[in-house]
Formats: sequence, C-alpha cells, structure tokens
Amino acid sequence: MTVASFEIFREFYFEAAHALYDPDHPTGGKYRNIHGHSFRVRVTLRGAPNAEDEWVMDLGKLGRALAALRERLDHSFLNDLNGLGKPTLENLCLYIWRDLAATLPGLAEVGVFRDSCFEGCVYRGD
Ligand SMILES: Nc1nc2c(c(=O)[nH]1)N=C([C@H](O)[C@H](O)COP(=O)(O)OP(=O)(O)OP(=O)(O)O)CN2
Ligand SMILES: [Zn+2]
Repeated sequence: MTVASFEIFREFYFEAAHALYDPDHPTGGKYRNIHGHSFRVRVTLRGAPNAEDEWVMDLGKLGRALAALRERLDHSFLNDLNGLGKPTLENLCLYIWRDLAATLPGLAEVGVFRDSCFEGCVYRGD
C-alpha cells in the first residue's frame, strides 16, 4: 500500500543587517558597507500524517519550534552570528538547517528569500 506523503511549511520574517566583503576587490566590493534586508524564511517538513492526529505535525508546534531561531536572527548583525560564516543566503540556509535538523523530523527544505529583491535560496539537505 502506498502511504501518502505531504509537505507542510511554516514561514517567518526577520530583519537583519550584514556586510559582504570581497577580498578580491580593491575596495571590498559593492556589498562591503553595512546594510539591511528583510528576510522571509520557509521551513518545510515532509511526511505522512500520523494515525492519531491525521497531520504530519501540528503547525502550531512547528511555529513554536522556530521561535527561538527567529529571536536570534531578528535585528541581528549577521556577521556576528556564531557559526554562520559569511552572511550569504546560502550560509543562512545551512545555518537554519543545522539548527533545526536534530529536532524536526522530516525536515525537507529550508528557503531564505528577500522578497523586495526578488531573490532567494533553497537548501534540501547535506
Ligand atoms: N548568491 C548570492 N549572491 C548574492 C548574495 C547572496 O547572499 N547570495 N547577497 C548579496 C547581497 O546581500 C546584496 O546586498 C543583495 O542585494 P541586491 O539588491 O539583490 O544586490 P544586487 O547587486 O543584485 O542589486 P541591484 O539592485 O541589482 O543593483 C549579493 N549577491
Ligand atoms: Zn546584502
């Protein structure tokens, strides 16, 4: 028998500042100065609904599981965030994935988007 698989997701926004220094550019490049972005994060879980609740996971529980992460990211200076490295969208995806993977079964995708810039990045695991 085939068990139906679903993807559920929850999103949150955060505001943060960063500076991206390009060591190969004589003055550090276009993004060297500290500037801010609004970020939208989407965390997706994949799985089958459990027999008891008939959902993959309570979306309320998922939201609560993301609260501490959002708190850490919101109004932060991303360059100072331990474990992030260079504060690119790519590294933000990795950082969020690694923060959540141990406690969120079925983690399938982390997306970080900058809607006002029409850009983003999606990561689907190591
Ligand atoms: N692959 C990535 N490329 C870039 C990233 C990134 O995280 N991953 N980040 C940046 C900077 O954060 C930049 O500040 C993004 O702002 P944006 O307005 O998109 O920069 P543009 O040079 O594209 O802006 P224009 O409006 O087109 O001048 C850059 N790249
Ligand atoms: Zn930027």
